Amino acid sequence: MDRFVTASRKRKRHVGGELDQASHSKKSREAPEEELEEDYGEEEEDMLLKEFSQPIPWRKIEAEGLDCDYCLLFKTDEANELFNALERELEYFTGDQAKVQVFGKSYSVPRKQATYGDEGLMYSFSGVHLLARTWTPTLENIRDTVTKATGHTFNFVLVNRYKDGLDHMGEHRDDERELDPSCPIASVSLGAARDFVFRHRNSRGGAGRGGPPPVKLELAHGSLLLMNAPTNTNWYHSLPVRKKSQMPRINLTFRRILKKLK
Ligand SMILES: O=C(O)CCC(=O)C(=O)O
Ligand SMILES: [Fe+2]
Repeated sequence: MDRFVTASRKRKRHVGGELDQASHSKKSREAPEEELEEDYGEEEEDMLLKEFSQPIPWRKIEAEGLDCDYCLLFKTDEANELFNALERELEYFTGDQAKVQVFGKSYSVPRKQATYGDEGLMYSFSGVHLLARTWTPTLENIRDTVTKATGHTFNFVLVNRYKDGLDHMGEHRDDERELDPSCPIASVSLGAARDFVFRHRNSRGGAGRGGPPPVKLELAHGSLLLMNAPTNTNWYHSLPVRKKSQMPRINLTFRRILKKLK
């Protein structure tokens, strides 16, 4: 379990209820008052009531071996500001670091990428090893908002910038060994809304092999998608080309990387 200062720990308990409530929609969205009276001092209670007066409406997305939670984390104005701030702050990889290796051949990535996080953290996939740059103020702000909404802490973010609907991401799973399996991947989307497609590992290949049907969703401006275990074991995901989409999009996948592999 994550370590929190007091207020965050209390909030985590409540938000856990919210997430849970998304899948059992008959439960009340409000925190039961007796619980607040029992557990919190007056000042904290006021703070919590204020904070939770507009609980985030989470949507549960479930299929066989797929478990995700989706919500609109930022209002449009806030999301616009965050997008513009990231456009000013972020530096993307160029040259060899903007390429991946597949079966010994080098390919340019059809989007721009950057990695930020705690000092010294490195993330490796498709033959590239990306060292995290120091968090920027806007990334820290978004990371902390995601932590407050989910109760999970993150030490790394992979940024993908899609200049338009031609930029895309191929089907993959985020199942690298260095990812902490107890921590979901938290995906924040800003800018153009884009389709996001999950495909079960038994439904890939020409004939589809009769696994469960794909799960498609649109990731909206200001949205948060939590990919919980075991989603990334059973399902691949992709961001397909959408030729009609002309606006840019930035996606941030917050992750927890294990510092030492066992
Ligand atoms: O841009 C997206 O929504 C997909 C990002 C993703 O799958 C990843 O960073 O691993
Ligand atoms: Fe991914």
